[in-house]
Amino acid sequence: MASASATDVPERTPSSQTYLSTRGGDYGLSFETVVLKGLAQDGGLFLPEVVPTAEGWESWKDLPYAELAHKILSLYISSDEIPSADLKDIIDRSYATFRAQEVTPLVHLKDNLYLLELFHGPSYSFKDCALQFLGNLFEYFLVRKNQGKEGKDRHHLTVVGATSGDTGSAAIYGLRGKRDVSVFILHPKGRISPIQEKQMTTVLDDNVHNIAVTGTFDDCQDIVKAMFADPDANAALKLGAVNSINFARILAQIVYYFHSYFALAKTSSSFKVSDKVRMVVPTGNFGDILAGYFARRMGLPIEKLVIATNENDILDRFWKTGRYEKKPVHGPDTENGLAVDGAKADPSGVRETLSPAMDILVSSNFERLLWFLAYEFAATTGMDDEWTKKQAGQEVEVWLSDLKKKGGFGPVYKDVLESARRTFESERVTDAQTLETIKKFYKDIGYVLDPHTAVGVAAAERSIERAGVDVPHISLSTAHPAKFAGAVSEALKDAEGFDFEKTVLPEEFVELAKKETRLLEAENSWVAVRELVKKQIAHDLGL
Ligand SMILES: Cc1ncc(COP(=O)(O)O)c(C=O)c1O
Ligand SMILES: N[C@@H](CCOP(=O)(O)O)C(=O)O
Repeated sequence: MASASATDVPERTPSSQTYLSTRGGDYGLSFETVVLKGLAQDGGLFLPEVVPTAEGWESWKDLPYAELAHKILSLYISSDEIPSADLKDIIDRSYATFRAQEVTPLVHLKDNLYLLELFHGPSYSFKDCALQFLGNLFEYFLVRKNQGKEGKDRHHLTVVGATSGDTGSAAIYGLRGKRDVSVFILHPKGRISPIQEKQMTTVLDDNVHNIAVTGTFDDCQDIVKAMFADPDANAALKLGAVNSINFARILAQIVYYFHSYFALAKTSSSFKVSDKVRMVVPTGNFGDILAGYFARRMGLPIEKLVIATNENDILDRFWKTGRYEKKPVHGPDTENGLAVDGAKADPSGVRETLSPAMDILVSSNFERLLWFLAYEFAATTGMDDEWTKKQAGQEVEVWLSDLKKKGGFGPVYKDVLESARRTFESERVTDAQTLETIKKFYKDIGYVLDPHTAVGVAAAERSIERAGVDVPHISLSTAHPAKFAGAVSEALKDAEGFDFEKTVLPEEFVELAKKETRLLEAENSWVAVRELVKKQIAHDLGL
């Protein structure tokens, strides 16, 4: 296939190790280019040209987490780019910081319902599973690029990321103190939990900067995307992405789908490798569940991926109607900025819920799924692969441009929606149902769920009702409950013997309260943020 931009990988590289843009403007890119650029020049997201099949995956059953990660990641990263021993070293260092020996332990909740605990990394959310790796990957590429270079000749990466609370601290913990990289994390002012804010703002390393933006998470994400789309900002700052727009994030998250599947086979005598499972994922930006979609395409027997949204339910509405619209025509709409049922809502349509990290209106990774859906639809014409990929890029471009100009698109073709429904189901969980679920699991088994995890578990219980108790369900636990004291305390205030500080709070979080903080502020404007970042970089680099 012809390359529309730099083809910087050897001819013989398999196409699962070369990358394209979802909007059709880039082909044949190397993994390094994709990781360092983050977002394609045409505004699209990067995808491997082919999703590799995990040949012989059944034999990986007993591998420890890091070895399993090496097997999976090697399918997407050419050893010409990162020699196998170097990749192994990066992976080993990335998971050595986790508190749990299994890295992501699987816990039995009840009957055929299991919980995959993804919060045993340094910042206590699932983001560590990818961001420890991405931090080490950036460092590896920068050391190699900068060998023998001094001063202004060194490649200095300016990472700009948006967070609704968890990506920020995980990125900061993955990048703090690293040479040749500065990190700027934008969060919506006043809309993240106090612990999340402390986790980020108490990191005082010179290369770390937090910016509170007057707006929502979507505003922060739009600012980041606008900066990436700006040739001047890109040239002047050499921007890098830590959000799940960066494909390395998705890649690292594929591993725990395989790992939990094998853990289930080891735990449950009635479950054998090759049996089907359902995976339930609390969803906001669609990155985590997209990694599950990759695992499924690689051959892992996932019968269905269940999307669990909170009241910010754009995805749930898409699965129900085939329309992807920022503002619903019916349903949880707003009156004078307040939701009709009393919940706080922004005029933009974003609701403030008890699972704030999922208060996201536009899920950036949904674009990657749209590309696959468009590709499969175009493939039914029987045309060759080059034409099919081009067609998919054009379709995605039209959908995304309608989203930008009109606030939505759809309904999509019937076949496209049916294809989405064959792999995914979706559930919307209200705040009241989230609280009920936290209460119930504490009462029944003494387990404290964080509110995001509770959204997933509530959806899993509904899925079990549909699929039957014989189908095992793995529900992803995306954060430690201590990060969301407000919701957990509200749910368990009347629970006998419950004491947040004694039952839930890690010692580390108690220490956070005493630490000094540093925080910048910016209005909701990408130009204002760009100027702030430029000024700070000039200061940091002594320019
Ligand atoms: C705790 C928690 N759960 C779930 C999600 C949703 O994950 P994703 O954005 O990958 O869909 C997030 C944010 O991304 C989160 O921080
Ligand atoms: N919930 C996230 C939002 C950003 O998502 P990302 O996965 O694209 O980084 C957060 O906690 O920041």
